[in-house]
Amino acid sequence: MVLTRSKKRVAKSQTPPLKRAEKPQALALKRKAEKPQALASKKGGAKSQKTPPLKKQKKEVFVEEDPSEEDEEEVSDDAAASTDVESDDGEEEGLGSSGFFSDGDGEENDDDGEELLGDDFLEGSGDEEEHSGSGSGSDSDSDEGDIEKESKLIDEEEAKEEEDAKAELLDFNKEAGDDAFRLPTEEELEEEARGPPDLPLLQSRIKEIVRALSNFSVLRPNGASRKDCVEQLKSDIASYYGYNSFLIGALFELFPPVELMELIEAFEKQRPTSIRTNTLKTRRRDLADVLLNRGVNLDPLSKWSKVGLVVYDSQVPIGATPEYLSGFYMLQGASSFLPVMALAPQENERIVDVAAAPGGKTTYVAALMKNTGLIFANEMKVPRLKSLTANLHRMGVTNTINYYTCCFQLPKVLGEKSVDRVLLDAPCSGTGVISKDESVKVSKSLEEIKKFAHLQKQLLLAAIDMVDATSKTGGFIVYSTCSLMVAENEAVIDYALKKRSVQLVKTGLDFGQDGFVRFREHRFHPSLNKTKRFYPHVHNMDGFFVAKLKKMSNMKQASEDDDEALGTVDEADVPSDDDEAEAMEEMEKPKKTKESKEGLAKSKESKKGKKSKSKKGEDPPKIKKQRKNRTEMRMEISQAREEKRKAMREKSKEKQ
Ligand SMILES: C[S@@+](CC[C@H](N)C(=O)[O-])C[C@H]1O[C@@H](n2cnc3c(N)ncnc32)[C@H](O)[C@@H]1O
Repeated sequence: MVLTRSKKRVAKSQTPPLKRAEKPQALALKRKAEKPQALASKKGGAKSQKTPPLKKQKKEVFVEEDPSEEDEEEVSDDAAASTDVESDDGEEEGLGSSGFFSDGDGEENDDDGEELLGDDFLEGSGDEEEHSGSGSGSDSDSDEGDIEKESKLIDEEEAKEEEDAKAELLDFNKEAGDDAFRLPTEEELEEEARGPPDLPLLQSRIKEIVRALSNFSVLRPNGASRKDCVEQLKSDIASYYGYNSFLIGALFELFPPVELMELIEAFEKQRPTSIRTNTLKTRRRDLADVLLNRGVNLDPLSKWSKVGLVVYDSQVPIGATPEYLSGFYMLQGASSFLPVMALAPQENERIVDVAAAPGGKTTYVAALMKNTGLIFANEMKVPRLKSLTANLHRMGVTNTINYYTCCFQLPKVLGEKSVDRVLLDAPCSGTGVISKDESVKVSKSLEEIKKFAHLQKQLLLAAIDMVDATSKTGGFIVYSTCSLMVAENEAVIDYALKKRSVQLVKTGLDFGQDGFVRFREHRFHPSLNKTKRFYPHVHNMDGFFVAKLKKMSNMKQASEDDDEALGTVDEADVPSDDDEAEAMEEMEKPKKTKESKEGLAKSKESKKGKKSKSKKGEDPPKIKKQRKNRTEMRMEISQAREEKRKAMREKSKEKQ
């Protein structure tokens, strides 16, 4: 305890001199002149002046990965060659999001310094050394009385230091007078609301609030609570960057303010253009040579990929070169390599790509399989099927069968336990790819996230059911999204862990941040730390989530309960006026076939079940009863069908 207290004081006593040297206004002006990218790195610098060793070291603790850890299975060449990408892009300052729950929600204790210190074990040990060093040097042989005396003295010194720091801050605030940063009053906000957004004002206020929140006990604006600051910051970010309040709130739950700003700034810039060499047709070096000769300025993408190239600039349109048209490469974001590397497809396997269009990952899977084995590439949106087929042809992929069906039907079409691996690059909210699609800033809502989560859970169970747990080479499922939302990522995997006989294994990707095992009030299976999260501000790639599951047994644990459990997540009423709802409706179409009529009946039954559930709020015996009713109903349906068939047979006999 003494150690953490003392650390806090050291941090505090470091801050005022900085402030004295530069008044806030001067700082604000200085920051205004900085480029957005510089903001992130400067923040690192500012951090290191404010509470430097604490936060920085804490972040390092979180991103540290054990290089000795190995995947349970052999990983693809690419994955095996992986190294820490952070070391590449020099963005280590921005690594790690550690204060997920403390900083963002504004409900926390104002004294966040205490919290950070309390959690920071590495930092604690650093201080301990410092103290014990001075202690042992001065009185290692002294008796207990002396120690007590000494410790009292230290405490007194520290108390004085703290007093001084507070006094200094007061002095400074007095000095600063009207210049000291404060939150706007209600009247001022009303006044602001009357005109168009004052962008320079918003920008400087965002910076000041972020700064205040990062060292709140010292930089707290006059009389404001942490919650006031967070609320003002949310509102200012939403106005300045054009987000809806739902998404800003959701992102605040994921990142502490300083890191959130880094993420939001990263979303304002495009990620580097990258291409993937199609090893079915060429080698990376050869491709690079040809493109260089055409005036394309490029480099190998990173240490972790043997096939990626990053394009800095180009004198020719990179999506229309003869090499592109001949299928020598795919224009593909770096994050899209990752699920395929995690899948690590082997030659001669049977693999399903559940949501395949436009085929970026399917073509990579085919290349890793060297066009052997069989890939079932499924896509349920017809227009997207065309782009999938076009890409497969262009890239010279010959081991693929294209399907057009909803994934729920796939286990019926292909058979359960029928393949070695499945890739589910799931439809999602796209909250990790805002740089590519700015509309995400305003188009997402809680309802929509819930709806995606519901769909994703169903898709994942179907994906698992297709995999043969006894496959000699595989038995794996890779789940990925380009969403940052926990509901679409960790929560979906946690659900599958409960519903099927699967276990999380390492992705084989030796960078990225570990998935959450806890998030707000949620507690996930501890193995969720084997999943990986990738962020634009940390890894300079689109936001992505990757999880790899190993199917342990072909026995279903509770298939009959799948719908029940989904119903309890409060997702029965999904809005139907957007793309994905359309997709859900489309799912009904294939059910018109003979085989899938049963599916429709089941789905109707399950809807009935959900309705009655939400009306009544069931207890377990009722659920059991309902299940029994369903089984009886199914039996009745098949009996009725049998009778109908019989009648038809007899009719045709009579005719004959
Ligand atoms: C993230 S994208 C896939 C991108 C693709 N894997 C690639 O790398 O090029 C998700 C895809 O899932 C499709 N989709 C949506 N709902 C689906 C469903 N119920 N079953 C199968 N696919 C679905 C969407 O049309 C979309 O093409």
